[in-house]
Amino acid sequence: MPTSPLRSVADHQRRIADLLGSLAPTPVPLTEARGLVLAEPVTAPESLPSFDNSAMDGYAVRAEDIADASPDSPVRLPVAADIPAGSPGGDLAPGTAHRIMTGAPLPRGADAVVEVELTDGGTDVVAITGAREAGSFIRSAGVDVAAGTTVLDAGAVIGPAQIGLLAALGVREVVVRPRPRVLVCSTGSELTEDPEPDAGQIRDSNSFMLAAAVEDAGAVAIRRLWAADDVPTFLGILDAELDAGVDLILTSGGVSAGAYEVVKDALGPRGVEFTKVAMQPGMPQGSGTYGDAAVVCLPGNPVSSLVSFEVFVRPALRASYGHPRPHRRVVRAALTEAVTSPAGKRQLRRGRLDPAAGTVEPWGPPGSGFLGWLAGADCLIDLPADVTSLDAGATVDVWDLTD
Ligand SMILES: Nc1nc2c(c(=O)[nH]1)N[C@H]1C(S)=C(S)[C@@H](COP(=O)(O)OP(=O)(O)OC[C@H]3O[C@@H](n4cnc5c(N)ncnc54)[C@H](O)[C@@H]3O)O[C@H]1N2
Ligand code: MOO
Repeated sequence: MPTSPLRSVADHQRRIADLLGSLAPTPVPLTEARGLVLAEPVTAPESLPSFDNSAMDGYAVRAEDIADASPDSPVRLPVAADIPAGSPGGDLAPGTAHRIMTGAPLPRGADAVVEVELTDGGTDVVAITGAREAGSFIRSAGVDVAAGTTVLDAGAVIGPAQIGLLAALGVREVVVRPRPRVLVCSTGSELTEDPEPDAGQIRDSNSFMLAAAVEDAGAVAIRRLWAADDVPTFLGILDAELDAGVDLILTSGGVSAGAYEVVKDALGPRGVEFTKVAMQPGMPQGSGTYGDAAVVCLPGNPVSSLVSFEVFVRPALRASYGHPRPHRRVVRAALTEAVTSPAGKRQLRRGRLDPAAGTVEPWGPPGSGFLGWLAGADCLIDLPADVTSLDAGATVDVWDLTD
């Protein structure tokens, strides 16, 4: 069979990123925004705190009323009111104190809070044994966030702290690029979901693995197994999911040279192209569109499938919803042992990174069937296409899969 030149990894990365593109911004409830990226800045609709309040459990007073207080000569003030957190506050008359709890509104007329430790804790009359300056233990309205200021810029990743801030400000909806919806479909007539496979069958691992990877990339996964060769029924599944709204159809299996390949048979005649990329593992790849959805067809070997996902799909998914860091963090580390790599192919080899030592240990053989080794790895060692061997101690690029 004639062979055509292999496509570079960078070219195929660009193609997949272009196919997925950028999703249109849409409002989503705050409770569904974790990990997404703001498409518009958020302006504070009000100040934080929204009212002057106490930073301590103690007594609200006028600082001048307790200016002469000392342990030997405490100042005694009548306790005119009790202000638990959540109560509306009130007015403090000169020469009196209000017992106040942390977070409760400062009464008008008070300008300091004395912590309870500096008093006898009295409930009718309180003896205060030290002076406090005006402003002591008061959290003034707007000291944290002033109404009208930009609290989060467009492009900010929404994490727990951002969600906390938005909730405090009463913002219940944010405008983001939505999570891409991904149909993850394992194909292969040898595959089963039955925990007890028949002779010659194996359990499908890729749909579970890729669905997890999709979710981990911040997208939504719809997981399917298609174990038959029947093209019309396979297309029927895709059509139904397209109707339900899918941004990416992600298949695994059936992209190489086999005789019965439902993916190729169904999608090849419909414009999806099947190419070879200069990469190991993950050489055979498919890509294109079907209906309104992007299509990425990954090889079936589990290691090839997940490594291909890391290289092509994960960055494109993250870029599609505007993530500022679509790619994994890359660090430099020294190989603990010598490696070899096929000429003309970029090799992404599983490894174990020791950040403290600045070393990386190749983890398992380079072949694409070693799922056991894959599960023990925490990084990918990125060997350029022109490298065929490296000695122990050589420094390499390493993709940190934990970040
Ligand atoms: N004559 C050629 N044969 C192969 C070539 C080639 O260029 N010429 N490429 C090899 C490479 S490289 C790869 S990678 C694989 C890719 O094959 P397919 O994408 O067609 O995958 P399958 O044949 O369907 O499966 C390969 C292997 O992986 C197992 N598998 C598949 N799906 C799953 C799943 N969901 N869960 C668990 N395991 C799965 C399958 O049983 C096979 O063992 O092709 C080479 N061959
Ligand atoms: O390219 Mo295949 O993914 O090496 O086994």
